[in-house]
Amino acid sequence: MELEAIPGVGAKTAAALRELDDPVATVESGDVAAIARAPGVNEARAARIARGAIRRRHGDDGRVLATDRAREVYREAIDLLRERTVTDYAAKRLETFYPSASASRIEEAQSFVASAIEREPDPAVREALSGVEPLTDPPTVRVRDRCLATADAETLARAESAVPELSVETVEEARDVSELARSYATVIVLDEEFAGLDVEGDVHVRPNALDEPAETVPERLLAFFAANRERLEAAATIHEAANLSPAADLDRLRDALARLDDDGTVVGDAELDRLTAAVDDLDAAVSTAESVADDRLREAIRERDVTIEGTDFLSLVEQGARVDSLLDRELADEYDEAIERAREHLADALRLEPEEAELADRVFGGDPSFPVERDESAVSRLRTELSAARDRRAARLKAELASDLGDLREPVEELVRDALELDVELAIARFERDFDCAMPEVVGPDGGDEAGTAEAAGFRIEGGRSPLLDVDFGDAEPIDYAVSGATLLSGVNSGGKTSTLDLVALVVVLAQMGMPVPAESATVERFEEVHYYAKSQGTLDAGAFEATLRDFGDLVEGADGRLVLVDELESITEPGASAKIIAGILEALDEQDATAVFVSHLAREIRDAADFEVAVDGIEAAGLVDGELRVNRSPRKGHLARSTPELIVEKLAGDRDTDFYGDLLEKF
Ligand SMILES: Nc1ncnc2c1ncn2[C@@H]1O[C@H](COP(=O)(O)OP(=O)(O)OP(=O)(O)O)[C@@H](O)[C@H]1O
Repeated sequence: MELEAIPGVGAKTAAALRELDDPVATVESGDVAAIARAPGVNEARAARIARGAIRRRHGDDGRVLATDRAREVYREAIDLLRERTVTDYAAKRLETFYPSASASRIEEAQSFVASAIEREPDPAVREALSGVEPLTDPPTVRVRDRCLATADAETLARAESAVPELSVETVEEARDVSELARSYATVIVLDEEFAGLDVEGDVHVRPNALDEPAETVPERLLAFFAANRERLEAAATIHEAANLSPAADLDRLRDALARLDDDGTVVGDAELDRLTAAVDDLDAAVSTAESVADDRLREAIRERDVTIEGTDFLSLVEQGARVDSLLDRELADEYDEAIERAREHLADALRLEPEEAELADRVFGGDPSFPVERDESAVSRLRTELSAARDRRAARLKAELASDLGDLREPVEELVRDALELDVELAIARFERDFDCAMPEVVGPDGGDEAGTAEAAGFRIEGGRSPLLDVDFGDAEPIDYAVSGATLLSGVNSGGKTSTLDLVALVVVLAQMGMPVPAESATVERFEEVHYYAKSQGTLDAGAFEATLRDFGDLVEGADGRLVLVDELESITEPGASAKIIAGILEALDEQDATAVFVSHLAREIRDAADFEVAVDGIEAAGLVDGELRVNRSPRKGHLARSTPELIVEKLAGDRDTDFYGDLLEKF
């Protein structure tokens, strides 16, 4: 597939996506975090790209959300779902769900949702989810004790891009390699023709070194795991708490992570610790060993009476000879013992192995002196040996750990992705429970389902309760409402007409997203487009009125398969003209296979102005109780509800003993 074939992906975005490991598979996977790894693609954009890929797969190029208010209802639906996520990933991933007119897309989403709502939201999982995030690629680590070497310019370029962690050096002959071996602890030669090379130092000829980065630069893998430690541990905990089958062996993963320090070095190896401490403590230990010997000698000297022969004394005074020669002669045993103590101290303090101790012995024991003097070159030799042993040990441990982690590199991607996807599923499960949802039936636009069963087109909602109401969800009264064709919805002020339109829009949008809906049951037609017009704020000026009328002119053209919800269109102009306009629009919609609900206080006038039998439903007041309207929220089919003024006049006619109110009532 061409990336540019995805709706919304132009040449520039496609070029960015090509930077991903497997661009097509990644885009198709819907993994928003993985898509967002492409340079310059943020998560919101990644969600749009994923949505574009879904649309392309289902040949779904329609736009169901046709008006601002319809788009707002979708946003509100998405927000209700997103509020129930823990991770940013899940919040973005939910945006890949959109109301579709494609049967296959709706089915695909529904089957994801069906298994999601089986999940049991569990506080322990929720807690662990807060620690998981998409895996991150840490910045490149520079490794300075190793280099790559090649004689070929092309290989050099390839090496520089494949292994940015190491310097890549040009070599022409063995002598160059040998020179490099003096500057680097390890040299990896990439050219076959150097095979069999015999130079001093840690030199390897590995033509496939670029294909085996785990071996060439184990630091890369170690840095990756170190940077992602917490996310991986959280993902492991989530798998256990939610009983998911993990893509990676969790014991192995935990064991490997326990051996890894945050800076990518290996921890928990006693030998490496010993060597590291020996190098670090070397100077201090030599100084203490000197003091040990000095103390010992000082004590010995203090306890001895030394008789100096006159000639010795003379030579001391005349030639400035050092007292050391006397020391040698008079205190040879004590001196040897003191040196022995110093050596023992050094070997003990640095926990040296016998071979290392032999080297350490050379630090003391030159010409006798007081205070005792170390041999600097022996100290430096010992330091070089210990450092080399430490580095060899560290390199071996890194290579071993990297080879253990190498097998886990791909599975952990899946492990984390599964954990993040669980958050998506749990958000849907919570939504379903919080709003007492049911899975709706989405039927074909001809009123039949995919199997061809004839059923009324339009929508049918039973026990629908809107989470968009301004009252607590617990106080939302359930509504039953079904419409097929074009209808007017009349009703008392504040009876719940707007709220009913909101509920219908929300149920339809959620259903076409493949989501559960807040109702006991619902069947909705798979609408091609949802046109929802909110109540306009007051009368429009001539220009705006003309524009609105043009909108409706377009709307009634080819309205097949559309859902049209309109709230009090009459407020756009004077009542008489409004009634005629609404009647005309309804007429045009009725002639086509559109489903429409027009909320209006002018139902009677519209009906009178229409040339056909306009269906009218009504939200009725059961009556006025203590000045308050009691409303039956479910619209009554085929019923023109009485208006609030009519109810008040009726009340006055009953209460007062005058004909005025009775006459007034008759005018309704
Ligand atoms: N199903 C319901 N359950 C509980 N309360 C509701 C329900 N429907 C509406 N209400 C309450 O009634 C109020 C008015 O509802 P709404 O605005 O939908 O009425 P309306 O008929 O469109 O009013 P108007 O004629 O003034 O435009 C809402 O703000 C809400 O508090």
